Amino acid sequence: MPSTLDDFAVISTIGSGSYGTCRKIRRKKDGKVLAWKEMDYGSMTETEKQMLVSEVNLLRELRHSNIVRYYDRIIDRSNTTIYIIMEYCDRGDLASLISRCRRDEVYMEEDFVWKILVQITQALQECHRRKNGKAVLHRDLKPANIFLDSDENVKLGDFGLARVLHHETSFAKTYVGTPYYMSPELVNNMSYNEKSDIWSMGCILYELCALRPPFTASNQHELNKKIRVGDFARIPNKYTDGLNNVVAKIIRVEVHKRPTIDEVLNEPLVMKKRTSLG
Ligand SMILES: CNC(=O)c1c(C)[nH]c(/C=C2\C(=O)Nc3ccc(Cl)cc32)c1C
Repeated sequence: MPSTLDDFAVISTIGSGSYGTCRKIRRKKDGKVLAWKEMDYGSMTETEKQMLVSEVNLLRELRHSNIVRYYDRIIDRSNTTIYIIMEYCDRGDLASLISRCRRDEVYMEEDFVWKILVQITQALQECHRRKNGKAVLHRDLKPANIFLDSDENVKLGDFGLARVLHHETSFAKTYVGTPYYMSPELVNNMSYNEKSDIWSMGCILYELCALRPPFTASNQHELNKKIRVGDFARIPNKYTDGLNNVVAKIIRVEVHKRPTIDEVLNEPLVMKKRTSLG
Protein backbone atom coordinates (compact mmCIF):
# COMPACT_ATOMS: atom_id res chain seq x y z
CA MET A 1 0.00 0.00 0.00
CA PRO A 2 1.75 3.24 -1.09
CA SER A 3 2.16 5.95 1.55
CA THR A 4 0.13 9.17 1.49
CA LEU A 5 0.83 12.51 3.16
CA ASP A 6 -1.90 11.73 5.71
CA ASP A 7 0.18 8.82 7.01
CA PHE A 8 2.66 11.31 8.47
CA ALA A 9 2.70 14.26 10.85
CA VAL A 10 5.29 17.02 10.32
CA ILE A 11 7.21 17.71 13.52
CA SER A 12 9.62 20.44 12.37
CA THR A 13 11.72 21.79 9.52
CA ILE A 14 15.32 20.58 9.81
CA GLY A 15 16.92 21.92 6.69
CA SER A 16 16.38 23.81 3.48
CA GLY A 17 18.43 24.51 0.39
CA SER A 18 18.29 25.01 -3.35
CA TYR A 19 16.88 21.49 -3.61
CA GLY A 20 13.86 22.17 -1.35
CA THR A 21 13.05 21.55 2.31
CA CYS A 22 13.88 18.75 4.74
CA ARG A 23 11.43 18.04 7.56
CA LYS A 24 11.39 15.82 10.64
CA ILE A 25 8.21 13.73 10.49
CA ARG A 26 6.41 11.04 12.49
CA ARG A 27 4.82 8.01 10.89
CA LYS A 28 1.34 7.84 12.47
CA LYS A 29 0.90 4.05 12.39
CA ASP A 30 3.86 3.33 14.70
CA GLY A 31 5.20 6.72 15.80
CA LYS A 32 8.54 6.15 14.03
CA VAL A 33 10.48 9.38 13.49
CA LEU A 34 11.69 9.84 9.93
CA ALA A 35 12.67 12.70 7.63
CA TRP A 36 11.37 13.71 4.26
CA LYS A 37 12.84 15.93 1.60
CA GLU A 38 10.34 18.01 -0.33
CA MET A 39 11.34 18.86 -3.90
CA ASP A 40 9.24 20.98 -6.27
CA TYR A 41 9.53 19.45 -9.72
CA GLY A 42 7.21 22.06 -11.30
CA SER A 43 10.01 23.82 -13.21
CA MET A 44 11.62 20.58 -14.44
CA THR A 45 11.42 19.38 -18.04
CA GLU A 46 10.04 15.90 -18.77
CA THR A 47 13.62 14.65 -19.17
CA GLU A 48 14.61 16.00 -15.77
CA LYS A 49 11.53 14.52 -14.13
CA GLN A 50 12.51 11.15 -15.59
CA MET A 51 16.05 11.66 -14.26
CA LEU A 52 14.61 12.40 -10.81
CA VAL A 53 12.45 9.28 -10.89
CA SER A 54 15.41 7.11 -11.92
CA GLU A 55 17.64 8.68 -9.24
CA VAL A 56 15.00 8.01 -6.58
CA ASN A 57 14.74 4.42 -7.82
CA LEU A 58 18.52 4.13 -7.41
CA LEU A 59 18.21 5.39 -3.81
CA ARG A 60 15.74 2.56 -3.18
CA GLU A 61 18.41 0.02 -4.13
CA LEU A 62 21.06 1.41 -1.76
CA ARG A 63 20.86 -0.50 1.53
CA HIS A 64 23.88 0.08 3.81
CA SER A 65 24.42 1.13 7.43
CA ASN A 66 26.38 4.20 6.30
CA ILE A 67 23.89 5.40 3.68
CA VAL A 68 20.72 7.27 4.65
CA ARG A 69 17.96 4.66 4.39
CA TYR A 70 15.28 5.38 1.78
CA TYR A 71 11.75 4.40 2.87
CA ASP A 72 9.25 5.66 0.33
CA ARG A 73 8.20 8.53 -1.86
CA ILE A 74 5.00 10.45 -2.29
CA ILE A 75 4.18 12.48 -5.41
CA ASP A 76 1.64 15.28 -4.89
CA ARG A 77 0.67 16.50 -8.33
CA SER A 78 -1.56 19.22 -6.86
CA ASN A 79 1.57 21.16 -5.83
CA THR A 80 4.11 19.46 -8.14
CA THR A 81 6.05 18.20 -5.13
CA ILE A 82 7.82 14.91 -4.49
CA TYR A 83 8.32 13.87 -0.84
CA ILE A 84 11.26 11.47 -0.41
CA ILE A 85 10.90 9.70 2.93
CA MET A 86 14.18 8.68 4.55
CA GLU A 87 15.92 7.78 7.80
CA TYR A 88 16.13 10.49 10.50
CA CYS A 89 19.70 11.35 11.56
CA ASP A 90 19.35 13.10 14.86
CA ARG A 91 22.91 14.46 15.13
CA GLY A 92 22.43 16.48 11.94
CA ASP A 93 25.02 17.15 9.24
CA LEU A 94 28.81 17.49 9.27
CA ALA A 95 28.69 21.07 7.95
CA SER A 96 26.90 22.21 11.13
CA LEU A 97 29.36 20.23 13.28
CA ILE A 98 32.37 21.83 11.55
CA SER A 99 30.83 25.29 11.99
CA ARG A 100 30.31 24.67 15.71
CA CYS A 101 33.91 23.46 16.15
CA ARG A 102 35.22 26.48 14.23
CA ARG A 103 33.10 28.84 16.32
CA ASP A 104 34.29 27.22 19.58
CA GLU A 105 37.88 26.85 18.25
CA VAL A 106 37.87 23.17 19.18
CA TYR A 107 39.49 20.54 16.92
CA MET A 108 37.80 17.16 16.51
CA GLU A 109 39.35 14.13 18.18
CA GLU A 110 41.54 12.06 15.82
CA ASP A 111 39.63 8.84 16.46
CA PHE A 112 36.39 10.59 15.48
CA VAL A 113 37.98 11.65 12.18
CA TRP A 114 39.20 8.08 11.57
CA LYS A 115 35.66 6.78 12.30
CA ILE A 116 34.20 9.23 9.76
CA LEU A 117 36.92 8.29 7.23
CA VAL A 118 36.21 4.56 7.55
CA GLN A 119 32.43 4.93 7.37
CA ILE A 120 32.34 7.39 4.42
CA THR A 121 34.71 5.06 2.56
CA GLN A 122 32.50 2.05 3.32
CA ALA A 123 29.44 3.97 2.07
CA LEU A 124 31.21 4.95 -1.17
CA GLN A 125 32.42 1.36 -1.64
CA GLU A 126 28.79 0.23 -1.53
CA CYS A 127 27.70 2.90 -4.00
CA HIS A 128 30.58 2.36 -6.40
CA ARG A 129 29.96 -1.38 -6.43
CA ARG A 130 28.36 -1.71 -9.81
CA LYS A 131 24.70 -2.58 -9.50
CA ASN A 132 23.44 -3.93 -12.82
CA GLY A 133 26.61 -2.44 -14.32
CA LYS A 134 25.75 1.04 -13.04
CA ALA A 135 27.79 2.66 -10.29
CA VAL A 136 25.87 5.16 -8.17
CA LEU A 137 28.08 8.23 -8.01
CA HIS A 138 27.24 10.87 -5.44
CA ARG A 139 28.44 13.85 -7.52
CA ASP A 140 27.91 16.35 -4.74
CA LEU A 141 29.78 15.04 -1.71
CA LYS A 142 30.13 17.80 0.88
CA PRO A 143 29.78 18.08 4.67
CA ALA A 144 26.15 19.24 4.32
CA ASN A 145 25.30 15.90 2.67
CA ILE A 146 26.85 13.75 5.37
CA PHE A 147 24.77 13.08 8.48
CA LEU A 148 25.25 11.53 11.92
CA ASP A 149 22.87 9.34 13.89
CA SER A 150 22.58 9.17 17.68
CA ASP A 151 25.61 6.81 17.85
CA GLU A 152 27.65 9.23 15.70
CA ASN A 153 27.53 6.78 12.81
CA VAL A 154 27.95 8.36 9.40
CA LYS A 155 25.03 8.42 6.98
CA LEU A 156 25.68 9.54 3.41
CA GLY A 157 22.62 11.37 2.03
CA ASP A 158 21.31 12.89 -1.17
CA PHE A 159 22.78 10.24 -3.44
CA GLY A 160 22.47 10.77 -7.13
CA LEU A 161 20.04 13.66 -6.84
CA ALA A 162 22.91 16.01 -7.70
CA ARG A 163 22.74 14.89 -11.34
CA VAL A 164 19.24 16.28 -11.55
CA LEU A 165 20.10 19.35 -9.50
CA HIS A 166 23.10 20.24 -11.67
CA HIS A 167 21.18 19.67 -14.87
CA GLU A 168 20.57 22.85 -16.86
CA THR A 169 17.14 23.99 -15.57
CA SER A 170 15.83 27.05 -13.79
CA PHE A 171 15.43 24.69 -10.86
CA ALA A 172 19.08 23.72 -10.99
CA LYS A 173 20.32 27.24 -11.73
CA THR A 174 19.30 28.16 -8.21
CA TYR A 175 21.97 25.72 -7.06
CA VAL A 176 24.07 27.74 -4.60
CA GLY A 177 27.22 27.10 -2.61
CA THR A 178 30.95 27.30 -3.34
CA PRO A 179 32.22 24.06 -4.91
CA TYR A 180 35.19 23.65 -2.52
CA TYR A 181 35.13 19.88 -3.02
CA MET A 182 35.08 19.88 -6.82
CA SER A 183 37.74 17.60 -8.32
CA PRO A 184 40.39 18.85 -10.80
CA GLU A 185 38.85 16.75 -13.59
CA LEU A 186 35.50 18.46 -13.01
CA VAL A 187 37.18 21.89 -12.89
CA ASN A 188 38.75 20.97 -16.26
CA ASN A 189 35.31 19.98 -17.61
CA MET A 190 36.31 16.37 -17.91
CA SER A 191 34.02 13.48 -17.07
CA TYR A 192 32.95 12.75 -13.52
CA ASN A 193 33.91 9.28 -12.22
CA GLU A 194 34.27 7.29 -9.00
CA LYS A 195 37.58 8.96 -8.23
CA SER A 196 35.87 12.37 -8.32
CA ASP A 197 33.83 11.23 -5.31
CA ILE A 198 37.09 10.11 -3.66
CA TRP A 199 38.68 13.56 -4.21
CA SER A 200 35.66 15.18 -2.53
CA MET A 201 35.91 12.71 0.36
CA GLY A 202 39.56 13.70 0.83
CA CYS A 203 38.62 17.39 0.94
CA ILE A 204 35.92 16.66 3.52
CA LEU A 205 38.32 14.67 5.74
CA TYR A 206 40.84 17.53 5.47
CA GLU A 207 38.14 19.98 6.56
CA LEU A 208 37.18 17.81 9.53
CA CYS A 209 40.77 18.23 10.76
CA ALA A 210 41.57 21.81 9.70
CA LEU A 211 38.00 23.16 10.09
CA ARG A 212 38.41 24.68 6.62
CA PRO A 213 38.62 23.15 3.13
CA PRO A 214 42.09 22.44 1.65
CA PHE A 215 41.42 24.91 -1.16
CA THR A 216 39.73 28.27 -0.54
CA ALA A 217 39.53 31.47 -2.60
CA SER A 218 37.44 34.61 -2.90
CA ASN A 219 36.05 33.57 -6.29
CA GLN A 220 35.50 30.53 -8.48
CA HIS A 221 38.36 31.34 -10.89
CA GLU A 222 40.95 31.57 -8.10
CA LEU A 223 39.52 28.45 -6.45
CA ASN A 224 39.76 26.49 -9.71
CA LYS A 225 43.41 27.51 -10.09
CA LYS A 226 44.24 26.26 -6.58
CA ILE A 227 42.40 22.97 -7.17
CA ARG A 228 44.30 22.41 -10.44
CA VAL A 229 47.65 22.97 -8.68
CA GLY A 230 46.59 20.84 -5.73
CA ASP A 231 48.91 22.30 -3.07
CA PHE A 232 47.60 22.47 0.50
CA ALA A 233 49.02 22.77 4.02
CA ARG A 234 49.39 19.81 6.35
CA ILE A 235 46.43 19.15 8.61
CA PRO A 236 47.01 20.69 12.10
CA ASN A 237 49.97 19.31 14.04
CA LYS A 238 47.56 17.91 16.64
CA TYR A 239 46.96 15.07 14.17
CA THR A 240 49.36 12.20 13.50
CA ASP A 241 51.48 11.77 10.35
CA GLY A 242 49.49 8.59 9.77
CA LEU A 243 46.21 10.47 9.33
CA ASN A 244 47.91 13.27 7.41
CA ASN A 245 49.48 10.76 4.99
CA VAL A 246 46.17 9.00 4.26
CA VAL A 247 44.35 12.30 3.66
CA ALA A 248 47.20 13.59 1.46
CA LYS A 249 47.20 10.34 -0.57
CA ILE A 250 43.50 10.86 -1.37
CA ILE A 251 43.76 14.51 -2.42
CA ARG A 252 45.88 13.83 -5.54
CA VAL A 253 45.30 15.94 -8.66
CA GLU A 254 46.25 13.12 -11.06
CA VAL A 255 43.28 10.75 -11.18
CA HIS A 256 45.49 7.69 -11.81
CA LYS A 257 47.53 8.48 -8.66
CA ARG A 258 44.41 8.89 -6.51
CA PRO A 259 43.56 5.65 -4.66
CA THR A 260 40.44 3.62 -5.37
CA ILE A 261 37.99 3.10 -2.56
CA ASP A 262 39.36 -0.43 -2.00
CA GLU A 263 42.92 0.93 -1.85
CA VAL A 264 41.86 3.41 0.83
CA LEU A 265 40.20 0.65 2.84
CA ASN A 266 43.32 -1.53 2.43
CA GLU A 267 45.63 1.16 3.82
CA PRO A 268 47.22 -0.54 6.90
CA LEU A 269 46.23 2.27 9.27
CA VAL A 270 42.67 2.36 7.91
CA MET A 271 42.36 -1.41 8.36
CA LYS A 272 43.65 -1.07 11.92
CA LYS A 273 41.19 1.73 12.72
CA ARG A 274 38.36 -0.17 11.03
CA THR A 275 38.97 -3.01 13.48
CA SER A 276 39.58 -0.98 16.61
CA LEU A 277 36.82 1.62 16.09
CA GLY A 278 34.24 -0.85 14.88
C1 LIG B 1 19.48 21.71 11.96
N1 LIG B 1 19.21 20.47 11.29
C2 LIG B 1 19.69 19.32 11.76
O1 LIG B 1 20.33 19.25 12.78
C3 LIG B 1 19.34 18.09 10.98
C4 LIG B 1 18.89 16.89 11.54
C5 LIG B 1 18.68 16.58 13.01
N2 LIG B 1 18.71 15.98 10.53
C6 LIG B 1 19.00 16.59 9.34
C7 LIG B 1 18.93 16.04 8.03
C8 LIG B 1 18.46 14.78 7.65
C9 LIG B 1 17.93 13.71 8.45
O2 LIG B 1 17.77 13.72 9.67
N3 LIG B 1 17.61 12.68 7.64
C10 LIG B 1 17.91 12.99 6.33
C11 LIG B 1 17.76 12.23 5.14
C12 LIG B 1 18.16 12.79 3.93
C13 LIG B 1 18.68 14.09 3.91
CL1 LIG B 1 19.18 14.73 2.37
C14 LIG B 1 18.81 14.86 5.07
C15 LIG B 1 18.43 14.28 6.29
C16 LIG B 1 19.41 17.92 9.61
C17 LIG B 1 19.83 18.90 8.55
